[in-house]
Amino acid sequence: MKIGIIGAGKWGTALHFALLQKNEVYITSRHKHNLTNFVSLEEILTLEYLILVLPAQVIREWLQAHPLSPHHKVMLASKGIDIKTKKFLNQILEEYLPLNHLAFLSGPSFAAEVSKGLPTAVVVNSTNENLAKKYAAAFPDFMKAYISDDIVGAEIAGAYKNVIAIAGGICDGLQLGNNARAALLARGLVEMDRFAERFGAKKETFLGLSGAGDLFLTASSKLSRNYRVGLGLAQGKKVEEILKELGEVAEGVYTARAIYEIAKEYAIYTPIANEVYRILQGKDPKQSIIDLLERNENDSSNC
Ligand SMILES: NC(=O)C1=CN([C@@H]2O[C@H](COP(=O)(O)OP(=O)(O)OC[C@H]3O[C@@H](n4cnc5c(N)ncnc54)[C@H](OP(=O)(O)O)[C@@H]3O)[C@@H](O)[C@H]2O)C=CC1
Ligand SMILES: O=C(CO)COP(=O)(O)O
Repeated sequence: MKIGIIGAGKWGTALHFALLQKNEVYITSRHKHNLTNFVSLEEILTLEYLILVLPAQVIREWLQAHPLSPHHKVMLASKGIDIKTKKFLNQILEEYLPLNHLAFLSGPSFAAEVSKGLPTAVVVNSTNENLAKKYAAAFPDFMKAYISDDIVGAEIAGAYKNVIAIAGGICDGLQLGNNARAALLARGLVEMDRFAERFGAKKETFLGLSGAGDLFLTASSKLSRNYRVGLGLAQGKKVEEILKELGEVAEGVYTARAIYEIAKEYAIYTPIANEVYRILQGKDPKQSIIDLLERNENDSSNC
């Protein structure tokens, strides 16, 4: 299969390495990168099967500036929510391409480990089963690719887990212990699922790779940029300083705000995401822990 990757950041480069095992893969980016088959955007756009791997906040403007043609099929590999429009990334892509030309990648997949050929399992989500199978078949043997049609579930899970990962980093940075982290992740998963249910997601997506799988990975490892943002916040650093030190995208910083605003609009109970948002706005993390430990009548469900 011939594939064109747009975005040579950490994840785009890792996917390029992985997919090259079985396919003819081309890659492009804003800046020139020293990679096999690095070509111009014009050349990439002559291909039918594309993978878009840009930070979530630039997807909308990129699509506006670079119109795709009706023959393109796109698999989105980014994880986030557009904060300006408060739209999930699938909703944004659906404005530019027919739904049956779209697929969405989810699941536990640190770029650093994929780049070393270490095993993992991912999910290709699409309402077009043939398209999902086509992209899934392109993955190398060390990446087991499942397929699903729960696009909205995968998109929300991939975005939300980054916010809980920031909370995980705060929890460990404050040395609150293993019990606290397990409680946080379990309640985080219930919260993600409750939020997503409102938008028609399937529960099983949250029990599988896209939900629990990616959440447990990201919210407990220093390989995660979002977790490292949490560690920095626990040390009392300002978010601007942490992001500057990081030098890569930490989607949870923007997604926390999007979830806070969407949850308010739809009256969804999202206590952990709300506290992450408030900490990013300058609230003392220790006060957030005290507030989260207070009993609330909404907490009695799915405990
Ligand atoms: N890293 C990982 O382990 C994983 C990441 N993801 C998701 O993939 C997405 C990308 O992450 P990742 O690759 O790690 O991020 P990086 O920060 O490593 O790279 C993002 C790349 O996007 C390009 N870019 C940035 N701004 C613009 C813009 N305005 N227009 C065009 N291109 C731009 C840059 O390319 P250039 O250098 O050429 O300018 C940059 O290198 C995120 O949503 C992330 O959550 C998903 C799974 C795993
Ligand atoms: O989504 C990821 C792994 O599946 C990467 O997480 P971070 O962006 O927090 O590094």
